This record gives sequence, C-alpha cells and structure tokens, in this order.
Amino acid sequence: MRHLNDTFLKAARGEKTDHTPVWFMRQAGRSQPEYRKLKEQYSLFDITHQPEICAYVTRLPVEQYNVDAAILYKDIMTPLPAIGVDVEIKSGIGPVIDNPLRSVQDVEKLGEIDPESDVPYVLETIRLLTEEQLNVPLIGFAGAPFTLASYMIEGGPSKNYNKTKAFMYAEPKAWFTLMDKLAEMTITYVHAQVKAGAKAIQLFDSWVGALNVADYRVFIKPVMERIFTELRAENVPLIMFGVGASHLAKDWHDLPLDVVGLDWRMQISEARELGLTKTLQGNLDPSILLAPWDVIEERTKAILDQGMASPGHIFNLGHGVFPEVNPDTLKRLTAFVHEYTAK
Ligand SMILES: Cc1c2[nH]c(c1CCC(=O)O)Cc1[nH]c(c(CCC(=O)O)c1C)Cc1[nH]c(c(CCC(=O)O)c1C)Cc1[nH]c(c(C)c1CCC(=O)O)C2
Repeated sequence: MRHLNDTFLKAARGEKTDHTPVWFMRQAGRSQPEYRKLKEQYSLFDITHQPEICAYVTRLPVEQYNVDAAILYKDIMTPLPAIGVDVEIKSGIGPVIDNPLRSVQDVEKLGEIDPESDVPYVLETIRLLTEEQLNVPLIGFAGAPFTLASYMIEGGPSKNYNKTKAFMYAEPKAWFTLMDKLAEMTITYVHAQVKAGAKAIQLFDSWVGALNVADYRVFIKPVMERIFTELRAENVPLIMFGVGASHLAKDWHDLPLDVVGLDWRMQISEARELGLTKTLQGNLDPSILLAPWDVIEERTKAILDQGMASPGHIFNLGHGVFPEVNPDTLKRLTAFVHEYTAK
C-alpha cells in the first residue's frame, strides 16, 4: 500500500495542514485528452460499467494534476435506474428522463436500491481504487433529493424548476414521500460507497438554490437533516455543495455535516463573518480558468488568503471545470496552491 496523502481529510475535519489541499469538481472529464479519446468510443454509462476503465478515468486527474483528492467518476443519475427511473445522459444536454414523475402514483411506484446487485460496478471501482491504485482519499458522492427530484419531475435540465416547484407546492404529501424515498436511496447508496472504501462523501444539491430560505426549511432541510444524521455514523467527512445557494449557507452549516461547499458568489471571508466556522470548500469562479494566468493567480491568492485566516479550507472551484480549460492550467494551479500555502 502506498502512503496516503491525508491533507484533504485533515482539512475537512478542520485540522491544521502543511498546505491547503485542492481538488476540482469535474476534474475527471473533458479537459483531458485521454478522457476525450475514451469518450469517442464509450458513453458515461459505458465507462462507469467497466470498473478498470472507470478507475483509470478517476485516477487521471490525480496523476496529471497532483490534486489531493479523487472523486469517483460516475454521475448523480447513476443510482436512479435502480429505483425505476429511465435516465439517459445526452451529449451536450445532460440527463434526460423519459418517464418523468407526474403524480402521487408515480412516486409510490418508485422502488428501493440494493447497491450490491444494482450498482455492483460502482462498488467494484471503489474497491479497485482504494486497494492499491490511489495515494489520495477517494470522494464518493450522491445527488441530494431536491436536485434529483428536479430531473425526475422536469424530465431533464431546467432553468426555473417550475414543474418541480409546482409539484412541491401542489402535492406536499407526495413531495415528502418522494423526499423520503430519495433519502432512503441516498443513505443506502452512500453507506455502500463508504463500506467499499470511499473516504469522504459529497452531496450535490446543485440546483436547490432555486428555493428561498423559508421553503428550504420546510421542504428540504428536514430530509437533509435525516440524511446527514444517518451518514454521520460512518465517521467520514461529509460535504455539502450547491450552486447559487449562498442564501442557504447558514442553514447548511446548521446541518450535521463537516464541510460547506461554496460557489463563487460569496467570498470565504463573508462566510466566516456570517458565522460559518466549519471547513469551507471552494471557490474560484470556473470561468476564471479561461483568463490569463496572472488573473488566475491573483484571484486564487485572494481566496487562499481568506482561507488561511482560520483552519479548515479546501481549495476548489465554485462549480465544475469547463471542457475548454487547458489541463496545464489545472496542473499549474494545483502546484501554485500547494506552494503558496506551504508552511
Ligand atoms: C447536476 C449534476 C449532474 N451530475 C453531477 C451533478 C452535480 C455537480 C454539478 O452541479 O455539476 C455530478 C457529476 N457528474 C459527473 C461527475 C464525475 C466526477 C467529477 O466531478 O470529476 C460528477 C461529480 C460526470 C459527468 N456527468 C455528465 C458528464 C458528461 C458525460 C457525457 O458527455 O457523456 C460527466 C463526465 C453529464 C451530466 N450530468 C449532469 C449534467 C448537468 C450533465 C451535463 C453536463 C455536461 O455535459 O457538462 C447532472
């Protein structure tokens, strides 16, 4: 077994580290030529169903960029077919669902997940990665109920989540049944990922920022409370993330989790002023990676300075890497974060 670089785990627990750890959301993906080559032949689901290839794709950014954590290559949609949702990832569009939820009956028909039989390839990939192939912690993940429900109800990507919100307001009973079922799925699925060897868990509630605080508290916070309370027993760092959700950051901080992920809209220092004492993850605007290096460096320094003011910062982007980003930029940025924050 190789020596594990545990800087990411230490920072996630709020401990002092030798340097600020860094990883990038969507680090395994289209900005890498090796990945693009594979994608000429395979779809996302083709890759995730082949553990050797999936493990290779997951390792690529660790080997090429020297980041301090790996994130399992799969999608938040991966577990949905197990509960009866027909999902396809359409290139250039995203997840598309042919049988969107329309009624209480549709919600009641949803089944349960048995990870060992429904997604054995996910667990096999984790086992491959943790046994010998990786010297950094592997982050497992799941989509959070609001974001999953938004795809299940809209049938695909959406701008305003109108159908989702209409369903939530019009059919609160069915909504809470749906939240319970998705919570059950998430808890079971995440437990299995940790048992297989995932060292941290991130929940992606990418689109929940569409709700205001009052609705978040009524329609979502209780289910998140339940999920995180159950997952706490695993004793691995739990990370929350969403886009355009600064107004919910304080409520996330109240949940039994370890790390609050921020997009680029709120500064690390502002979050600290708000009273967020937990570890913060983020938050370079991913667009800045397309700017000249001196701009990237200046903006990164500002984030790192704020992050170093108190223990508990994991450097990341405010959202995923764009495909147009040059891989050399990610490599240079990782090295810069490590050097600039080295004690
Ligand atoms: C909302 C969401 C999805 N998927 C995910 C989220 C939450 C994070 C976020 O907010 O971006 C999470 C996700 N999806 C994928 C990963 C892999 C790990 C990583 O971050 O490197 C992760 C963590 C692979 C993927 N997920 C998807 C791809 C593209 C696959 C393809 O082109 O076939 C990959 C590599 C497809 C996908 N899947 C989803 C969308 C919106 C898209 C289209 C986006 C795009 O094309 O850039 C749903």
